[in-house]
Amino acid sequence: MIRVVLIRHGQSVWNLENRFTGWTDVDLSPNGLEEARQAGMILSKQGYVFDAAHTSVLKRAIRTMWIILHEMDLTWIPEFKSWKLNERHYGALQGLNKAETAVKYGEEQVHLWRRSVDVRPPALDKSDPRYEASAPRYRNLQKGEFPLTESLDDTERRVVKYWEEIIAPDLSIGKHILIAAHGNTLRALVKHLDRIPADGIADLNIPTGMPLVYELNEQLSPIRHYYLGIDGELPEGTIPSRMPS
Ligand SMILES: O=C(O)[C@H](O)COP(=O)(O)O
Repeated sequence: MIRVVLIRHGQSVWNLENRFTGWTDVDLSPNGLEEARQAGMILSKQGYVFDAAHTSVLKRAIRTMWIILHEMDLTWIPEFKSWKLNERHYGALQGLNKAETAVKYGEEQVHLWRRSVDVRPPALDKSDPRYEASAPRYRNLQKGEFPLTESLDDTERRVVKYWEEIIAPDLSIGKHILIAAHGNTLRALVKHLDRIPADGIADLNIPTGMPLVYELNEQLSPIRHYYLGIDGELPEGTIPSRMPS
C-alpha cells in the first residue's frame, strides 16, 4: 500500500494576525513551532519513516518540515523545495487583515476570493514592492510563471504538475514521502486526488500542523485518508478542531 503524508505548516505569525499571506515569506509563530514539533513527535511515535521530503520555498513550510524531520531523527533524508508548492498567490490582498477586508468589501466578496475555485483576488501591480519576481529564490521561474494573483484553479495546475512529475514517480517505486506545504496548496492537491468538484471544495479547510495521511492504490488513486493524532489515526472524516484563521 502506498502512503503519502501531507502537512500544512504550523501557525504562522500572519495566521495569528489574521492577514492574507500567500507568497509573503513570514515565519512560524511560537504556537506554530510547537505544532510542528508535535507533528514530528506524532509521526515518530506512530512509526512513520520518510525517504524524502518536499516543501515550498517559503520559510513557514520549510521550517515545519525541518522541525518534523528533526523530531523524527530524519534530517539526513533528501529535501526538495519548489515554488510550485508555494501557497496560492493572494495578489493585492497579501498583507491585508482578513476581517478588515471583509468589512471593506463585504463577507460575500471575501468568501469568493478565499473559497471559490476560479475567482482571482485583485492582481498585484508589477511596480508593487510585494511583486518579488526578481528575488533570487524565484530565478528559475520561466517568463510569465511568477503570478500577480491566483485562483485555486491556477494553484491546482502548478501543484498537480509537481505531483505528477516529481512526487508520483517516487511514490510508484515505493518511496515514503512527506509534503509540507500550505492551506490552499494542499486543498488544491486534495481536490485533485479525491476528484472533488468545483462546488464541493469551499468547506474543505486543512488545519495547521496536523499530519494528513493519504493511502493510495497502485494507480495513485486514494483508498482512504485520515488525520493522525497523538493516539493514532482519527476516525475517517474527522477534521481536527485546529482550523485555519
Ligand atoms: O495565505 C493565507 O492567507 C493563508 O495561509 C490561507 O488563507 P485562506 O484560508 O484565507 O485561503
